[in-house]
Amino acid sequence: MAAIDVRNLHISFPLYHGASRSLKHSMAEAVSGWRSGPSAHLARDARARIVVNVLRGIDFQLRPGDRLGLIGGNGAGKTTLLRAMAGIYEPIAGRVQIQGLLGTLLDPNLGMNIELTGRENIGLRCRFFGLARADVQDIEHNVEDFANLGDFMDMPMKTYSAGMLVRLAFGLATAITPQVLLMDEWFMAGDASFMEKAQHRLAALVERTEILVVSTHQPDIMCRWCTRVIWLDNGMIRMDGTPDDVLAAYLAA
Ligand SMILES: Nc1ncnc2c1ncn2[C@@H]1O[C@H](COP(=O)(O)OP(=O)(O)OP(=O)(O)O)[C@@H](O)[C@H]1O
Repeated sequence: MAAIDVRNLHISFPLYHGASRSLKHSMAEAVSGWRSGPSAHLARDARARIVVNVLRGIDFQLRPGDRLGLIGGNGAGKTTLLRAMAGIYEPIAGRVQIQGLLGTLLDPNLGMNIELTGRENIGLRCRFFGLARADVQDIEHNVEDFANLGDFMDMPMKTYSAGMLVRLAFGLATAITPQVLLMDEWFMAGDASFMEKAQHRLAALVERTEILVVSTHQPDIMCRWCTRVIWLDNGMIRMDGTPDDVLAAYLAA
């Protein structure tokens, strides 16, 4: 049975920069009077580096049937939370536990080897999911039909345009049904002809998956798909409730 357990999650990034010396000095000035530690947005870590505390004490649990929407202004921490749940970022405190086969629609390059062809990447992903040979062939045909890349299916992915990359990544991610699906909203913002083709496929995938977590700025998607919404504000949960309640408060703020 799929489950997600996020407990007291803290994610920080050390600030590195091309001009890190001067940046460091100016940031050091900025934070010198601030509280240090995970409750401050800018702080110093144990090695005296300046860090941005992007997520601070996030807590929630999800069970099969839950469809969670993440909403919040730019820089609130939605993408960081999705990436931490996908295991891309390591928490500095707290934990993320996911039970069940995990699928992501976060970044078209994620899990792809651009030196390999589209077809080879499909094979790799299927092996990662432990699929039988017969299923791999079905998935290969399914993705080939959807992505419509012609001869490019057998060309290294580094030769693909951005649009071609998205078509292959989207086709592949929606061809295999995970138990837990993490999705960032830019996957729903392709050009009109792509979206028309993609929407039905995406809706069917969302229907099949046991738990969905989606980040979006679009209230209509929240209302259509989600059973619960978390409003993130400056790396913390400002409100957690039904889509109607949270959206009303968010839009009124
Ligand atoms: N690798 C990084 N290093 C330093 N800061 C980062 C890094 N990644 C994200 N941040 C910062 O973390 C904060 C949250 O970013 P995040 O992308 O998670 O926000 P978001 O809610 O998804 O925003 P948006 O709606 O604009 O996509 C921002 O202030 C961002 O600048």
